[in-house]
Amino acid sequence: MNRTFSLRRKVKKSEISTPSNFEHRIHAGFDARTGTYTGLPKQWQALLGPPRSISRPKPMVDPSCITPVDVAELKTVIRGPSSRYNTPLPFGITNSPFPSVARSNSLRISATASPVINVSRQSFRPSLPPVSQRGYPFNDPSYAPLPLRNQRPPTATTTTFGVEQPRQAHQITTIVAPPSRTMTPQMRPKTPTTPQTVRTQPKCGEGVSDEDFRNALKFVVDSDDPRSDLTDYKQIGEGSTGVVDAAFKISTKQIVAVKRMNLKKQQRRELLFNEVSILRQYQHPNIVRFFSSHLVDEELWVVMEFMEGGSLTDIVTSTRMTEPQIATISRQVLGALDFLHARKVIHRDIKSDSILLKRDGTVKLTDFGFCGQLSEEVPRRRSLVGTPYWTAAEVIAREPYDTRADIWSFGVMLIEMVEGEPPFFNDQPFQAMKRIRDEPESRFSLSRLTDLLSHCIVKDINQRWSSRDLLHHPFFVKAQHSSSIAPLLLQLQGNTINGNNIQHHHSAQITTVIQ
Ligand SMILES: Nc1ncnc2c1ncn2[C@@H]1O[C@H](COP(=O)(O)OP(=O)(O)OP(=O)(O)O)[C@@H](O)[C@H]1O
Repeated sequence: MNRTFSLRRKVKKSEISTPSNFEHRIHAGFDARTGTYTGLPKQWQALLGPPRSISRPKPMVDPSCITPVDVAELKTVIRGPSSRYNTPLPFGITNSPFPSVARSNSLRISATASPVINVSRQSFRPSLPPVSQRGYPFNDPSYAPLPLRNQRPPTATTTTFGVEQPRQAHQITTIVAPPSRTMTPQMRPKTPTTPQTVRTQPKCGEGVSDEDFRNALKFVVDSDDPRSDLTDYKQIGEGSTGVVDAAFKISTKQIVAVKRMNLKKQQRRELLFNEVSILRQYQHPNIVRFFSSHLVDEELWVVMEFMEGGSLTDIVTSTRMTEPQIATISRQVLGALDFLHARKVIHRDIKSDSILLKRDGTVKLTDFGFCGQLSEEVPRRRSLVGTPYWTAAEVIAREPYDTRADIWSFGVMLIEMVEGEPPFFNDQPFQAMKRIRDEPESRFSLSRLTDLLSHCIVKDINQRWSSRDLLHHPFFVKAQHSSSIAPLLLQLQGNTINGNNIQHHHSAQITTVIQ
């Protein structure tokens, strides 16, 4: 004891002086516009994670689905025949009872649209942007091809995403028909475009020229320049296809949302037709209202209703929702899905980000860029389209799918409303997709909403309920009037204004705009 004591006494205390000559090298701040901290050391930034707009998963489109394109004369563009399930589209019109997007993803203005005439059989492949420009997940080096079930990873014919299938297995048809008698005045191009402008044939192998593509789009957009009627732009969001601004529309004295999509920066630019056609054709109280669309320089502009309440993602990531709130919101989403599904449209990107709210609590579905149209001849689709964590197992497994794929994604969105994020969100997208495909659906079960979920997230699609059936599920007895959501939105905006939640810059910006 004495010895220990004497040893301790011998240790000399090192002296620490007070800091001197120190430099202040870091100036951290908060950028209210982007909702991010600035100037943080890398390590601190890593702890906070990337800004939400960057970190939110983006939808994907399998580029192997891009198929040879035929350009027809007289303003008709036809892309590829069809898959094993999609019998080759004759160069003519189908008997679909609904005005619709074409059998792949793009607009077919009307079932009785003018027939396709004088089709050029010259085929060529549209040029893909370099991998680095295709955006998430294509620029993610960890995003290796997902081997098909029971299939060894392919060696030779792989694409950046997935396995290159025999060309005929991924055919896509896009028809941009000239105006027909069935078109509404709004749908009709306001400036007549001469057939010659579209007749310009791109050289074989070069893909559809930018000019041809632009001319094709001209037929479905309004011809006037919206800029003379819009002012006070403020960017409120950014997605995989472009940016969204809030702007003041002078003629109607209202705030509108303007989605601006650069024609040259799209994963699959033919999907832009969806952005215009679906919103315009399918009006429903739970679908965001479309006002007009325009070609402005190299951009497609879609002017639509401004949803000042922000997205459902803002809610699920910042608060624990009650069951009545979940029921109130999801019943409205199901209303929109029921409407679309009755018209054989698959949304293919159902997730909290695609659900926007009005300040009064009304819930509306948006983001129609990835829709697929079914018809009697094409009752199911096969293209791999969706956002990884929300994508239905059969879509990932490359099996034929139909509107019930949206119901799976709807189930995942229910999980978001309970847990704040979809299952497997900590995994890389590729890994998550593998798990969705290969693991039993019981992995998705939750203590809350178990029964409702069991009818949505079920791999046997015959067991999966339709949106109409789901609307009759006893869970929806808890649903209230949409106005019951309004206080929740106010509370969230309050949080944002007080700076309590750095993620909800979107709502903060909206507040700025609407004042
Ligand atoms: N009508 C609107 N009113 C208010 N905000 C909107 C509106 N439309 C879109 N936004 C916001 O703009 C952002 C990007 O929009 P959107 O998701 O439509 O782009 P996108 O490119 O289609 O996205 P994604 O990557 O999901 O495909 C989102 O944060 C969304 O909440």
